[in-house]
Amino acid sequence: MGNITIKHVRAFVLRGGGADYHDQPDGHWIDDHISTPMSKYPEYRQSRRSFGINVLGTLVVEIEASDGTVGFAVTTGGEPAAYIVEKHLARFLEGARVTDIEKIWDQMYQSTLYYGRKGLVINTISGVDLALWDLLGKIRQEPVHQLLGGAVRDELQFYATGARPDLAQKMGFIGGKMPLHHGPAEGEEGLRKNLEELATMRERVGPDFWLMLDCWMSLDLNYATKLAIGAHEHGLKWIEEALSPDDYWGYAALRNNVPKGMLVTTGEHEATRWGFRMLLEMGCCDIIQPDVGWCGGLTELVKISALADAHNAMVVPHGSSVYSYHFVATRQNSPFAEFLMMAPKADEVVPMFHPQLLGEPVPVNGRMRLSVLDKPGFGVDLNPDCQLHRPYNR
Ligand SMILES: C[C@H](O)[C@H](O)CC(=O)C(=O)O
Ligand SMILES: [Mg+2]
Repeated sequence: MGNITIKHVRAFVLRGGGADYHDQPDGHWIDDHISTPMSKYPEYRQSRRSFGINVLGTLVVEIEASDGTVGFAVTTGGEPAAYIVEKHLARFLEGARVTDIEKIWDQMYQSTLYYGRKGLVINTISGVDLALWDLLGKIRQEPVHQLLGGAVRDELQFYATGARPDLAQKMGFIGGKMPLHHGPAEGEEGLRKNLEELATMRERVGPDFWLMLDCWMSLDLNYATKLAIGAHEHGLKWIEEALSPDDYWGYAALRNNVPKGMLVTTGEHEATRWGFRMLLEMGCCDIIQPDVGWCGGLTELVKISALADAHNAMVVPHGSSVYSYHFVATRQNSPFAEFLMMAPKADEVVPMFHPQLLGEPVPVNGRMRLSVLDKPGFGVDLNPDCQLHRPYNR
């Protein structure tokens, strides 16, 4: 094992759903008048694709070892990420040992500091890091959750994100997180509509089912506070990503403002141990929600999670499909996981990164047995029916 080295790194671009789960055709709930930071411009209010949410597409990183084993991972980042992998990051991998994951992460991060730190560059580093874990698992013939130190539970339980928590309840999920549809630019009428939607859903699901609101960075502190106070009587469990990810001070204030018992969550657009340190030390939230494909990958998430544990915060990764499942299985402070409902009407369970992965597991009755994850690496293959494009073949 110590002698197996990395022979070749390749980066591809893929379109149509998958890791870039916002890249969906017309009529999908995920692009139906959802409140965003761009909603103040009426022309960009109805559709997130109109302002370019799906402009990047999926990045596929493939890493081939000297023994012929291939590991891979998908994340968002598309062509610019493929450029960074091929032209910049590949040099830190090719020739290195397949076990050099920690050193490679540090070299990727330090060498891109002058143009990186967050966003696209860290998405790209995450994709490379996840492909390295997949490769190591495949070489050792072990699932990634075992490489991480082993599972702490035999079964994962899920809440569902989508437009229909009432249907998610029937499918066995423990809760439902709805997108917020109206932002501050739609005034008091929009706020009333948001609360009416929540009240209607509460009526449908009864008093005990978890209901949450995902605000996708779109509110200001005053609006978020009014929404939280109004939502309390409808039993809102948490208010998610209410403010800009840069507004640590706003989150700290919001956490003070929300009614007792309501949780504040955020972090899907935060990255690295340093970004999460800000959220945790400033008391911004109760649950952090790193996306495994965006926060720095698994190597970084292990550190973020330890930091969260010491702050008594839960870590419930955003989306992330198999990359989340293998991680959540191994952490005491990750008691449940998110499942993004990617069926256009949120009325059935389909694999989160459909159609890009073969063998991608899904929850059954809102649960997933650990045994489903007992395959080498992350336990999935690339779907050969998906058209890979390699824009920067060195
Ligand atoms: C539904 C949200 O607007 C977004 O598309 C997904 C998300 O933020 C989440 O799953 O959390
Ligand atoms: Mg969210």
